[in-house]
Amino acid sequence: MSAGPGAAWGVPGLPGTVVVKVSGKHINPEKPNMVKGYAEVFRSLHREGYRLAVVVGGGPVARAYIAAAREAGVNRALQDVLGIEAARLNARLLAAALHPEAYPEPPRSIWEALEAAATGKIVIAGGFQPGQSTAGVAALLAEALNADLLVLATTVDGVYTADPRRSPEAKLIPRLDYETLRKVLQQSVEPGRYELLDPLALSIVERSKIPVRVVNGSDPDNVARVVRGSDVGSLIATTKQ
Ligand SMILES: Nc1ncnc2c1ncn2[C@@H]1O[C@H](COP(=O)(O)OP(=O)(O)O)[C@@H](O)[C@H]1O
Ligand SMILES: O=c1ccn([C@@H]2O[C@H](COP(=O)(O)OP(=O)(O)O)[C@@H](O)[C@H]2O)c(=O)[nH]1
Repeated sequence: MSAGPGAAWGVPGLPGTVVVKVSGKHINPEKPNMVKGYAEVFRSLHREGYRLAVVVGGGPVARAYIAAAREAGVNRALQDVLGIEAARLNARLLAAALHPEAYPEPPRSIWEALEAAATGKIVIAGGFQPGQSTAGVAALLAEALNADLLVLATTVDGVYTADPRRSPEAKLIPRLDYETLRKVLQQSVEPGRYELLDPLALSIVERSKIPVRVVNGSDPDNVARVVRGSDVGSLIATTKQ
């Protein structure tokens, strides 16, 4: 059995419990090959003994519904609800590709997620409630499951000194603490525009000192690499570790 994520920081034993949030830009109906690639990664990690919970974002479909709702004068809470359902549908797509190893029903709450995790199957969630993003769902799941690692498979190579899409001079930060993370994120709470970690996700990972890896999710193997202990992307952890 592999050493697991803890080995990367001197925590013996494992494989452990890992929560992975995959951007909805990578798992959605327009990208069947990515759905297949992620299903293969999660299937092999599960067979290696890792306890896995996956959260899938809403991606382009969520943003299409949110934009339409905004144009139609719908309030932000209900815009978020549409994004939640889009994320849940993406989660169902991945669960179908992982059948029968995945729990068939995406949980709507932490309690439902714990019940699903108790079956030993891979739990796959979408959104939970308005005012947060799927990164918030992933952080809450990581805390509730005492996860050893939270992986954010996103659209950039890691955490930068500023938004790399807006600041070409932004530099990748391979290792940072929670305080630095708070400084370099915008912390938007606009439906469809929560970025990387929303305020809820940030506060949860900080209060429970959950190690977070931010990797580029355009290659599903990056997730397998960091779960097995490789140093890819950015690591967010307390400096004391
Ligand atoms: N300091 C930062 N480091 C990296 N990305 C950042 C930072 N600040 C803002 N971002 C933005 O956050 C985006 C990732 O968040 P988001 O679009 O919500 O991704 P996801 O689809 O994984 O949820 C990046 O594409 C980047 O433009
Ligand atoms: O628990 C949740 C999860 C998602 N969302 C909404 O659904 C959208 C899509 O989720 P997210 O932005 O996390 O997806 P991704 O950025 O991965 O496409 C978010 O922007 C929110 O508007 C929400 O309100 N609550």
